[in-house]
Amino acid sequence: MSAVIRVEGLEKTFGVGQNAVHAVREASFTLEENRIHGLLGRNGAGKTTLMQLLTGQEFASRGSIRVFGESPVENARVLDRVCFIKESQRYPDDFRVAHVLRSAPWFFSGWDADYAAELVERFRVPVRRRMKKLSRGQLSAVGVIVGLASRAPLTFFDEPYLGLDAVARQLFYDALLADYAEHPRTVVLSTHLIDEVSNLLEHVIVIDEGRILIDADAEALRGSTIDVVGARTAVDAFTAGREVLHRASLGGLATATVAGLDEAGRASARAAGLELAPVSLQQLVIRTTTGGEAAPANGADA
Ligand SMILES: Nc1ncnc2c1ncn2[C@@H]1O[C@H](COP(=O)(O)OP(=O)(O)OP(=O)(O)O)[C@@H](O)[C@H]1O
Repeated sequence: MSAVIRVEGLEKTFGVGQNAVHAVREASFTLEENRIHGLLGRNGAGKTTLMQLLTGQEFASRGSIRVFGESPVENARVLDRVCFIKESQRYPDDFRVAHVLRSAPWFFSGWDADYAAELVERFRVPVRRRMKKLSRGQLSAVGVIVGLASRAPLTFFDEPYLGLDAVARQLFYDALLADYAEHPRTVVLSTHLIDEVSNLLEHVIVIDEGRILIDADAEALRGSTIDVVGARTAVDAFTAGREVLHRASLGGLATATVAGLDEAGRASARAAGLELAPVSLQQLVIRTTTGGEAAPANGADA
């Protein structure tokens, strides 16, 4: 596998002095080709800024970004292979859905008009309607259709489904998986609906206050992060020297979320009378971004 995105020491600061906002701090990571990557984090964590940097829409304050081996800034060789679907997409005032679909091949050489027409039917998007008259969910559906039918080698979806109902969201997940299987490409999906997309994701980046907290294979994360529950003294003894993402205690009972627990580790926890419970990706993100007693490091990769 080769890397589509390489980021080294990336920083993005808006404003100066006391008003400075450090939207991205010391970010370094690589995203491999032909995988579905989840970019997860709380409001204001830096997800949109990171995507804007990766698509050349913002300049980095420091650090380097390589997309397909080159800087994305004003670089047609890179940007011709990139599709960025964002909530704030603006269209010319008189544009109808049909205009969006008709102009898409100008931007995306891999555009599949038949597939787009099929998705329009599935999402029940009114093609003759002006973009500015669309409902919130219909507007999101147009974005999702463009993102899927563009078949861009690198596709960013920045919270693509604001306003989409549960049926339409499921349609999106199903279409993404099916089309990705037939036309492998690199997808970066930012979302708050972590439980819903958890099974789609192959790699996970969690960002909080501009810092990358987790950069790990989704399967490894799912399998190796475990809640260890039991008497506080036993939990403390078991977790000593281990990477603990979060701790909670009530009276004599404690729960610790432990990363990188292999089979031997699990066996020794059970032998110490502790109970083990799997941690969902959503719980893991909540626990790493609300601060435990121990600072999280590079997730299950650590
Ligand atoms: N142009 C800007 N000028 C000043 N601050 C900005 C600008 N753009 C973003 N920020 C700030 O940078 C931080 C990261 O914002 P960003 O939009 O990247 O977050 P996000 O993770 O996408 O959030 P959300 O999930 O709420 O969309 C926030 O504190 C935001 O207020």
